[in-house]
Amino acid sequence: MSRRPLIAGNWKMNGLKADGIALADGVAAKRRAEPDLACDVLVCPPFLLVSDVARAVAGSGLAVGGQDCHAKTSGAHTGDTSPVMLKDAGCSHVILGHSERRTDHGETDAEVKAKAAAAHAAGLVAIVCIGETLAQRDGGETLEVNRRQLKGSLPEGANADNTVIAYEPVWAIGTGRVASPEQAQEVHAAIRAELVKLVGETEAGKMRILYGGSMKPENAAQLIALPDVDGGLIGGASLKVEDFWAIARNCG
Ligand SMILES: O=C(CO)COP(=O)(O)O
Repeated sequence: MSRRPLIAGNWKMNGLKADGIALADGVAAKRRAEPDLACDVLVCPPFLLVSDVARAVAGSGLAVGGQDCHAKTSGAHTGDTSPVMLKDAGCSHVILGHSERRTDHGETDAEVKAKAAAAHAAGLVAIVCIGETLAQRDGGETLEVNRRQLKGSLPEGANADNTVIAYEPVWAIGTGRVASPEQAQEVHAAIRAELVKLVGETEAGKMRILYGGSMKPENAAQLIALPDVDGGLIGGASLKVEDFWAIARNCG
């Protein structure tokens, strides 16, 4: 089964307007210069920059995503952003259930599932994030934790067109400590096996599973080449045009 890799930049809460537009312009210029690139490329700016970034990359082939959304379309939810609003602002994707949201905002699997269903209803691709902590890995619970989060976070109707999974071991995020190829492949294969149960063999075979956690130009090729790794969700290295693009070029 050949799956087209996806390279997604999660800018997190970084950059002011001028920085975001410069970064978007830089990545869009790279994308325009390489129309035959072997992967899809997505940038996920902070909410306030989504519209500006969507304008900056229009027509370049780059996709734009949000970093979270509410499970409702509209209403009395102060400070929240609905999936319909993201779509309206130019997003095609939304990251959901990132470990930083699970930690900072106490998001549960059930909430992630509701958000993913809402994202699907709005026509967005949900990038559903899962991953174990260091304590869970040390406790030998890695596969069990990832299976449980996956099962709890995937809504009815999830398929390979509307859903991407991101495996992000919490201990590898922003730490410079990357999963070894063996560790990554073991978990990705377990996730795919669980997906067979949840969405059926055909969709599981087509669904992209990204690796995230200290992915850099130096380690990306090795990770992306693994049989069940279908690209990356990149934090720190997505904030530099050259680094992000070096990772995207590793997909060939
Ligand atoms: O959390 C991540 C992407 O969502 C990974 O972040 P880093 O690439 O900075 O480790």
